[in-house]
Amino acid sequence: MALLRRKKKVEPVEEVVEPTPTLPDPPEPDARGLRSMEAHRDYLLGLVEPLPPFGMNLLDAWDLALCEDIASEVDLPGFDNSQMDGYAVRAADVAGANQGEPLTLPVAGSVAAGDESLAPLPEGQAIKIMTGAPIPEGADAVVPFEFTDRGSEQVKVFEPVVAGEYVRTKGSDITEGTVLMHRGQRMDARTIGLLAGAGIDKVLARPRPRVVVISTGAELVDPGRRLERPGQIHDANGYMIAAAAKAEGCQVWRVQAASDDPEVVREQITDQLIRADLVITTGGVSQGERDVVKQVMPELGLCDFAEVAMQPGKPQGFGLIGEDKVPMVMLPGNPVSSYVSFQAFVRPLLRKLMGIEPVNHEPVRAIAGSVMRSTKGKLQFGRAVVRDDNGRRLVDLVGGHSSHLTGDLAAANALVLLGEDVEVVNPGEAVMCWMLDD
Ligand SMILES: Nc1nc2c(c(=O)[nH]1)N[C@H]1C(S)=C(S)[C@@H](COP(=O)(O)OP(=O)(O)OC[C@H]3O[C@@H](n4cnc5c(N)ncnc54)[C@H](O)[C@@H]3O)O[C@H]1N2
Ligand code: MOO
Repeated sequence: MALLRRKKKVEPVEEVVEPTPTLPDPPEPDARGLRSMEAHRDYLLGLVEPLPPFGMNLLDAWDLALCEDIASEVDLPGFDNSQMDGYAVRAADVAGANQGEPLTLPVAGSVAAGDESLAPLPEGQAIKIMTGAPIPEGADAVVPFEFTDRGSEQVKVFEPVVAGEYVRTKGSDITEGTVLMHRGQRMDARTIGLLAGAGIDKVLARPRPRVVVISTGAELVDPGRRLERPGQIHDANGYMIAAAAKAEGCQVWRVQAASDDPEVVREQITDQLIRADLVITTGGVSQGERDVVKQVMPELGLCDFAEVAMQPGKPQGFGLIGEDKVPMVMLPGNPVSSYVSFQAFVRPLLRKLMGIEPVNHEPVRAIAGSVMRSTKGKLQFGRAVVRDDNGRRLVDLVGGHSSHLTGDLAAANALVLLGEDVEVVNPGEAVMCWMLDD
């Protein structure tokens, strides 16, 4: 039984090594180790997908991007109706009327908006009619009350009308089959009114992103609370970034992680993932020994930390966090830096999530009203005021470039983009600006 004694052949088990998940390769930094603003923005945009659309109530879709073409299934108006309060007539019956020799017609009845159409208009008679009421069969014009004696049994008509006058015909506003809204279009009050008028109560739209804003830093105290020890400050960023996200149409929660303890921050961030389409943190992404966000996040997900050739906003972080790979943008803590970074990176991401084009700010051209200075080698975002000067767009910087100057930021309505090569801009020269329209 040699066969039985034969040694069982052990098949070598090939060990399957799961590749460690990583983010796609980030853009190459320049010789200084810095990334351009555009390269960083485009890299982040490549890491998020638009939120899936769902059918929602018309009013809830206000300001959201539509994900379908919507054609009208009805004519608007749906029936010929009166444009005026007056009398429905056959134009031919009142053709000879004038102030000196009014024509008298018997009044066969009365019809108001919401009434079903009356019996047909008898020859040589009039029917009292209110604005919006259906034009009775046989009538082809309306004589407004002002051209009559407003009689009830019979009416004196002082002015002629031509056929079709003061009649709003079926389909004169919208005809059945007309595309009322196109895919990608954003719902506003006027388009919501149009769809409602056409009887549509639900649309397919991308939802408002659910955004959690977490400000980090042991020094932070909520506004309205007393600063209890030296070194504490009120949390400006949490409110500012939450408001900026609201202005973009997001549903926003604000959370404060006022601790430098990695355990605490880790837990506070993890707790938020469940309800977020995007998490935004501020603070803790620079070189400091207590820059806890930078320390903790790589344990929770796939992260990218970079230095961007811009000022303010140099240190930047991004992650796909937790099992669900929730996108997280980690903004620098200096208030102006966090706001400028929001405009440069978060706003485009939110617009991509919402399916709104264009995702990036569209720079507008303005003329420098006064001298502007910048540091060579970095894209400088100067806080500025753009104003109209006899049809010319003039722009002046507000204050300095330091990223703690919240007073100047609040006074600004634009950011001036001073490119990496720019050291000075003289009055009268053109610059490009991002308008801050929230
Ligand atoms: N050695 C270096 N230090 C710093 C560098 C660097 O390259 N090397 N970069 C500087 C730049 S640029 C920036 S921007 C900041 C960013 O630092 P962090 O993201 O780590 O932010 P924090 O250190 O937490 O805070 C910076 C600053 O902002 C204040 N802050 C933070 N959060 C809030 C808030 N919610 N409301 C109001 N103010 C806030 C905080 O108290 C600090 O003063 O790093 C530079 N350092
Ligand atoms: O980048 Mo920091 O934002 O220069 O202050």
